[in-house]
Amino acid sequence: MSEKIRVLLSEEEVGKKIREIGEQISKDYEGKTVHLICVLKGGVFFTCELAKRITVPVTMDFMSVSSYGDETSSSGVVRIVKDLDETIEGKDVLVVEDIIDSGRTLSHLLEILKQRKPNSLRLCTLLDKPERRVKNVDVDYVCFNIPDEFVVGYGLDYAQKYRNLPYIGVVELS
Ligand SMILES: O=P(O)(O)OC[C@H]1O[C@H](OP(=O)(O)OP(=O)(O)O)[C@H](O)[C@@H]1O
Ligand code: HPA
Ligand SMILES: [Mg+2]
Repeated sequence: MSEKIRVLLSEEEVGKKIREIGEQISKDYEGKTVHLICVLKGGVFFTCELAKRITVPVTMDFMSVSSYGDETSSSGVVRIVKDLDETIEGKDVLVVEDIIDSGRTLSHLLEILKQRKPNSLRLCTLLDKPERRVKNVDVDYVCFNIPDEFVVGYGLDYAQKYRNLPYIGVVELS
């Protein structure tokens, strides 16, 4: 089986929207330092591009999580594969993700982070697939709502490939 990639959001569209969201975040966090938490691996490209568009002081940390349990009865529990290096207590935390799909990863991750007493905790995602939601997640900043299609690029993978595409594409199997 081979796969083709159809462009859903071009590099220009994605870049423009990230600049806009970066401006909005800079306004909302005026006078503060925003502590970005990148959710590895998917969030890495978006986090880097977004960080460059934020004009208030930025600090960054990285976390890696993995879902476990079998596909049909996923409990939504996520295991921390790599934890943050620094405490988030008292910080203005902005979690940065590539996509919210079922919502399982982020609903669980946000619960974990809340317990660590940040001053504020918000979520920014490049893509949101609201049709697929199983767990409710409050998302503060969304670049694009997309239909229920499997997407790659800008950090998103298909079998670990295509993360490096500079645009968002839909995988078409043939
Ligand atoms: O809303 P959900 O249904 O939980 O899906 C979204 C999560 O799934 C993907 O990560 P994945 O666990 O595949 O790991 P990766 O980021 O390393 O690719 C994506 O990057 C999100 O983190
Ligand atoms: O559409 C997607 N593409 C890649 N990874 C994902 N993880 C959840 N949804 C997706
Ligand atoms: Mg991920």
